[in-house]
Parts: sequence; structure tokens; C-alpha cells
Amino acid sequence: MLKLKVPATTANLGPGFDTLGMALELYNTLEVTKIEEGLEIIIEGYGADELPIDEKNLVYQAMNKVFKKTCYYPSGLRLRLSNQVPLARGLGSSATAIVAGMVAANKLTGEKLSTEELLNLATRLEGHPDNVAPALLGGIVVSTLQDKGRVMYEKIAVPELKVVVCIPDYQVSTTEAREVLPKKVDFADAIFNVSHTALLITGLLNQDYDLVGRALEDRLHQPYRQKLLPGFNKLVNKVDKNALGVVLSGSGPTVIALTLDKEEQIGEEMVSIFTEEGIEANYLVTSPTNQGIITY
Ligand SMILES: Nc1ncnc2c1ncn2[C@@H]1O[C@H](COP(=O)(O)OP(=O)(O)OP(=O)(O)O)[C@@H](O)[C@H]1O
Ligand SMILES: N[C@@H](CCO)C(=O)O
Repeated sequence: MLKLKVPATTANLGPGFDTLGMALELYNTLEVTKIEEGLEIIIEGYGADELPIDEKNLVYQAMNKVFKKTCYYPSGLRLRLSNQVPLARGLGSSATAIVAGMVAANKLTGEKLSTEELLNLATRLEGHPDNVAPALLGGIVVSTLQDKGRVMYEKIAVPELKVVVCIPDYQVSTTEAREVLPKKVDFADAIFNVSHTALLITGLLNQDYDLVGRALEDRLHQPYRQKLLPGFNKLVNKVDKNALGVVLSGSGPTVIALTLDKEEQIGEEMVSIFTEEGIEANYLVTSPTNQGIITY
């Protein structure tokens, strides 16, 4: 039996739209057992009542991509998914499913594919590299999709910060959150994000957390996604005073605050702002991690 533990990820980190992602100490696990025939899928935790338990399941679809590429066809499989990462909340749940499925399938084939090949394949299925890259590799990964579907990436160490993750009680699919984005953006806004992303990376590399906080601004996606998240502006303005910065996690609706301290106070404040908007939410405090997927 194979057992894998794969981290949740928070993408974008403000200005780094489709470019930055960070692994978090929050995990889904997958157990894979070879059986005589058929496919059995057992799901515990998030998605137990809503995810498919047949070939349509994203974990199996990801495995199948690897099987097809390597011409390996197992007689039968039992998959046990144990999900602590909520679905469609902006915490990279689809990336956990894709990366766990592909890494598990690759183990079964005798590791025929390299890490780079797995990353390229995972990015093709997910559509963008910013969640799958840190789920696979850990840390903060700066990545971009090149011609021919290859991912150019660089991993940097995570900061010694706490991440307060505030999760509203409703789903927003990435597809829906990408549909509200404009086809073209203002030149000045593009420059704003290029400069802020560069400053953010500089702050992270130099462990200059004041700079990290000041660089967490975005003009390419958050302004357009606010309509899917009542209270986001209020959150940024109020909570920013206690935290280094507040940003949408991936495509939302989860919002994260990066902070050096006062994490419980910040979490309670975030929940109360959502409550004022009539939205139920809960928070958890976690840390970034340099460790990507682990196979036992
Ligand atoms: N553990 C899982 N097993 C199988 N399928 C999953 C699992 N987690 C997520 N999925 C699939 O991925 C979909 C959610 O993907 P989506 O990209 O919309 O959100 P997300 O990955 O949680 O957020 P984001 O990409 O913004 O971080 C689910 O509706 C489901 O179809
Ligand atoms: N960069 C992606 C992350 C979500 O999957 C987005 O913001 O749409």
C-alpha cells in the first residue's frame, strides 16, 4: 500500500496572479492499494458527500494521465482519500487531488516520470502552475507556463510567519472566479503588479517582512473578484492594521492574513467582519511549509 500526504496551497499571494503559490501545513492524504479488479474509492472528510467515487474522480483522472503516458495499466485499485482541505475555497483542493494522484501513479509505474514531467502534466490538468507546483515541491514556488506546456519555476524558502486562514461557508469554483476577470487590463495596473511581485519576492528573500506586507497589493484580480466576496475591502482595511497584509487565497473565497503575531485576534476579527456581512466563516492558524508531497 502507498500512502501520500499532500499540502494545501495558497496561490497568487496578492500581486503574483497565476505566478506565486505557497504550501501550507494543512493536508489531504491518499492511500492506494492494488486490488484484483475494478476501482473502489472511499472518501473521508471534505467531499465525502459530493465527490464522485468512480472514474470521474479527479484523483483517478490524474492517475490515469500517468498510466496512459507510461503505458501502465493496473488490474484494480482501491483509493482512500482523507480530506482536510475544503473544496473550492481557494486552498488548492484540486491541486492536492491532481498532485497526489499523479505522484501515486508514478510510484506504481516504478517512477518512470521525472518531477519536471509530473509538474508539466499536473499543470496541464489544473490549467495553471501556481497551486500544483508548491503542492508537489513545497515552499513558495515562482512559476510560469512556457511554450510547449513546460513550466519554468524556482522554489524559495517560506517566511517564518503565521498564516491566518479565514474560510467563508460557501464555495466559489476557480472557473467562476476566472470568468469575472477582464480580457484586457490597464497598462498602469500591469506595471503595478509587476513591481509589487518583484518587491514581494525581494522582501521574502531578504526576510524583510515590512516590505512583504507593503508589497501584498494587487490590481489584476482582487478588485474584480470582490463581487464574489462581500466584505473583502472592509477586511483588508481593518485587519491590515494588525497583520502584515491580507489577500485573497487563490481564487477565493478564503482570505488569508500573513502575520508575525496576534493570530487569534486577527482570526476572530476576520470572522466578525464576515458575520457583519451575513456570511458564516471560520478561521484556522497555520504555517507555510517547505515540504511538498510526501510518500510513505
Ligand atoms: N480531494 C479531492 N478529490 C477529488 N476531487 C477533488 C478533490 N478536491 C477537489 N476536487 C475537485 O476540484 C474541484 C475544486 O477545484 P477548484 O479549482 O474550483 O477549487 P480549489 O482547487 O479548491 O481552489 P483554488 O484552485 O482557487 O485554490 C472540486 O469541486 C472537485 O471537483
Ligand atoms: N491563480 C489561480 C489560482 C486558483 O486556482 C486564480 O487565481 O485563478
